[in-house]
Amino acid sequence: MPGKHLSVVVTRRLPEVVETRLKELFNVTLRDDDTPMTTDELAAAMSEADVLVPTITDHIDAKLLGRAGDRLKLIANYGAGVDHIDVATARQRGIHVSNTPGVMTEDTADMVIALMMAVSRRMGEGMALAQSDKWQGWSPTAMLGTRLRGKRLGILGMGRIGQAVARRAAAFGMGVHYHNRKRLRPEVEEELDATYWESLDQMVARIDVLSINCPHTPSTFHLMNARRLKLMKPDALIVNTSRGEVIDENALTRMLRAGEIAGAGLDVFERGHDINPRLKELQNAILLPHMGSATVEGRIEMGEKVIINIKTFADGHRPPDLVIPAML
Ligand SMILES: O=CC(=O)O
Repeated sequence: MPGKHLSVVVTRRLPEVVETRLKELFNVTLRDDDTPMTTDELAAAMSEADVLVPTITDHIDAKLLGRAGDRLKLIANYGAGVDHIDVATARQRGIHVSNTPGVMTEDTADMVIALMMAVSRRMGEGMALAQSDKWQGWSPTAMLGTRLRGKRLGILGMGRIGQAVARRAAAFGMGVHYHNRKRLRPEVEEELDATYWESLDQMVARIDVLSINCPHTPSTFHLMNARRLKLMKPDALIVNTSRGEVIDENALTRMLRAGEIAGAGLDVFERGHDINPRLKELQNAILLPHMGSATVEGRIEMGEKVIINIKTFADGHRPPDLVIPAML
């Protein structure tokens, strides 16, 4: 499959340099506007293309994969998370799936820290006050937040992003704790000075800030359910830059309202951009529109990864970022 003859359909607008490079290399169909494709548009794309480049806004389930043509051989996702793609069914149908890990690690870790600081130092409330006419000037007792130094950070999911968060947290003088399916190698654990908790229940009960950094899979869905959220200290904070589905959003909203959890910094939500309206009303929740990896540099590097995956595949080799269903 030499590149130029490879028909590639991209479902969303990508940075201009990425689109230009795709055009140079492949017979590519780009999207005119930046709206997500409808199910029928996606199905049409999947029946015509050799390679589909989707993003998180495309839900590629078994039904849709059933409408794919015999030509479709690779779904080169623009993004790291692949929970919007039924990877196992794709595999059964002989369609490979690749993603773009690694290039968004540092940016997402930065966002974890930004949210942690924003919540602990009440930046949302502070900005609203400064922009209002109500601010009467400095006061020794107003807008008091919580110090991060000396606090315990619990990282749920110690992959690349979790480890990048751990490195940053150490610079803030926080103690790093983590829970992961697999314990880190001793030398990595030592380098990060991180304490492993086999029991997530025990970890969440002891930490001051929880950062969710695991992917969304059937086994992480609602990992932070009402029962587990209740184990957290009432003055604890929770930050989620991974996927909304890992937390029971309604339970979290109730607990934030009741002051049973002190604050939350959320970049992702359980139902995409359909955020629980009660969550939007809360002063102790900083909400962002899924922008953890949204840097100019990161988005270009994601495009480069997509191109490398397609090129390698077109040359008859295994794409470097092939997603194996068993990994999920
Ligand atoms: O959240 C963003 C991604 O998974 O790429």
